[in-house]
Amino acid sequence: MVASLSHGQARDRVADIPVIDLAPYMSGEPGALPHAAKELREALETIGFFIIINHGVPRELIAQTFAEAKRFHAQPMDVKTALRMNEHNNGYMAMGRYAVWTSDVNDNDKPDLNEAFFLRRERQPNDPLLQSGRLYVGPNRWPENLDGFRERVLQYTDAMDELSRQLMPICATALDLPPDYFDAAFAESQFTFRLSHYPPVAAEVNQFGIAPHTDANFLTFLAQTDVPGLQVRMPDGTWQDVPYIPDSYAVNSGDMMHRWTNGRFKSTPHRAVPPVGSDRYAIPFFLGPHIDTLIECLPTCQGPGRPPRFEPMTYDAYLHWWYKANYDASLQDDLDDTAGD
Ligand SMILES: O=C(O)CCC(=O)C(=O)O
Ligand SMILES: [Fe+2]
Repeated sequence: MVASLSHGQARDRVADIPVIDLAPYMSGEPGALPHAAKELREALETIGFFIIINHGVPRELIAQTFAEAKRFHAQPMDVKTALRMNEHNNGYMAMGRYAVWTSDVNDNDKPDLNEAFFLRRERQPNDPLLQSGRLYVGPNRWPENLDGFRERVLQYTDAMDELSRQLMPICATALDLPPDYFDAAFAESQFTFRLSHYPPVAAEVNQFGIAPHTDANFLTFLAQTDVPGLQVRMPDGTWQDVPYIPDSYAVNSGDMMHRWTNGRFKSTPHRAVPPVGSDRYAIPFFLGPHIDTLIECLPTCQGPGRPPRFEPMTYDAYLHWWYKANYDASLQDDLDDTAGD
């Protein structure tokens, strides 16, 4: 479905998913920050998903990134499996081995029908976190034979990291916090970037392109294409296709946002169904705070009769639990042997 928005006629919802036009905020219009914050608060308190338009990420850069996703997955299987995920979950994830098994949303008992390439913030060799050897900080795994892949992908993650920083004052204001409240936590964000390929294959019963799940991180940015697949569980329990608006992002809040806000902002279940008749590519950017950030009930999300519901926990501790339970890289240790099967 194509929901086109003619110039000057931006609708504020499509198919019950709020649309936030960032143009006034991005151009610094007076009053734009509290206005966008109110829209974001309403969206995350009710649906947990919204769509942003006029976000400033160039359409050519988004198209170029999809082209790189396609180029990566078009490589021979033995080249991809040689880049299989390391212990930081960076690298290639083969199809048919993983799903979010810990999901409360659905009894995910079949592996997902997508293959993906993962990376995180690219760190210089002398980066203290990289040198610490801690899990999930890197290093990334890069294909050596795909000319320009690394540079182009990093151009995109840089743009997304910048967009994330621009949106932090909106998130803070939405929670009645000072606009710079989240700035320190996101100055060196912990993000994951995923280049997914969903082939048009038949799913078994209770099998999906990606099974119903919530995201572990803070906010996820999903650049939209005209190949449908992404579905959101609406408050009434029905699954709704995310409508396609050209040049938009679907944005959802994840488990970290949910815990930090004492459950005030949702971490909404979503899933993707396999495409029909053509391949589908997705390039979700999963934004999280610095891994040492303590996720502890925000001051404006607690009060008399509203005690903190979740134990304080670092983002790092949450990631350890989540990855081990859902995307344990050792599940691919045999991949070299099966390459080309
Ligand atoms: O393919 C999509 O549109 C959504 C993917 C997703 O939810 C995820 O990778 O966490
Ligand atoms: Fe997701």
